[in-house]
Amino acid sequence: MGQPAAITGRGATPTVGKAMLNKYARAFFTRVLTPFAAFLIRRGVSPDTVTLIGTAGVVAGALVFYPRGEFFWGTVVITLFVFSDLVDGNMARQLGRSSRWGAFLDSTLDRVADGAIFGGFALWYAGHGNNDVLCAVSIFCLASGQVVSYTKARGESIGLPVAVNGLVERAERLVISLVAAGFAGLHTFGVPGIQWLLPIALWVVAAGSLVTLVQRVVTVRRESAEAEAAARQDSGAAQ
Ligand SMILES: CCCCCCCC/C=C\CCCCCCCC(=O)OC[C@H](COP(=O)(O)O[C@@H]1[C@H](O)[C@H](OP(=O)(O)O)[C@@H](O)[C@H](O)[C@H]1O)OC(=O)CCCCCCC/C=C\CCCCCCCC
Ligand SMILES: Nc1ccn([C@@H]2O[C@H](COP(=O)(O)O)[C@@H](O)[C@H]2O)c(=O)n1
Ligand SMILES: [Mg+2]
Ligand SMILES: [Mg+2]
Repeated sequence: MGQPAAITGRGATPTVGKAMLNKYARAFFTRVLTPFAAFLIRRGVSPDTVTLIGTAGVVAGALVFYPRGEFFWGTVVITLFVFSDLVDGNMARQLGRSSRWGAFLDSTLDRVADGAIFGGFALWYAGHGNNDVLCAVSIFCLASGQVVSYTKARGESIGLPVAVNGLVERAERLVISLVAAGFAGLHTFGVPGIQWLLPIALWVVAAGSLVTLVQRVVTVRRESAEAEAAARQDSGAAQ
């Protein structure tokens, strides 16, 4: 559907500005997941259903397993469902039914899923994980990820291109955290030393999200100044 980039959340950013995973991995997973998306379409499943079930699965995996320190099984469940975020859009595009509502639902439920994942880590460290610093780092990852996404949504809603994605987009935040959590979970099966992967990943995501936030705020400030200057020039020329 031909909706404005500010509404779809894509297209506003030139390819050169895309983060690594969105640039390279998306094409690969699109090829891999297209037959599955087509299968779901043939079975009469709608993109919205996939968005909703995928989010429910991620939330359940994160909030059932992570607060108990069961990082391996939590990550397995989340991984099974998180790819629904690539399948739903794929289905909508195959159906020629990409919609403003779908874009809104997809992005809004992404925030719910991310909240559950980093909230699950925070609950573990606040409880039996017994580490106040890592609890705080998990909460920082949760909050900064949400704010990073908000900068783009709000910038685009006020008509700016926000032509930067930054160092650590959502895909990077998820892959770093989930791969580390999955491997860290092997500690409970007797693999020594590996549990440190999760704290390292959380610090990396926290630092990367902060850098990304600064990159996006600086971009919005520059684009906003350029837009105001252009508007002043236009109104000066009209007088
Ligand atoms: C022995 C241990 C075993 C452990 C078990 C298994 C471990 C597996 C671990 C991890 C798998 C992680 C997979 C994560 C996949 C993430 C997929 C995903 O959700 O991508 C979504 C992303 C973004 O889509 P949108 O453009 O629709 O979303 C917009 C975007 O998010 C904006 O972001 P922001 O502004 O916040 O930065 C939002 O603003 C906007 O609202 C939102 O709509 O899609 C992509 O970016 C496409 C690329 C996907 C790349 C997936 C790569 C997966 C890579 C590796 C997985 C395999 C790892 C294998 C580990 C092996 C361990 C044994
Ligand atoms: N239920 C849905 C979900 C998504 N869309 C459309 O897909 C875009 C997102 O694509 P992804 O590959 O990142 O999932 C989104 O902006 C919508 O245009 C939809 O229509 N319905
Ligand atoms: Mg999606
Ligand atoms: Mg999404």
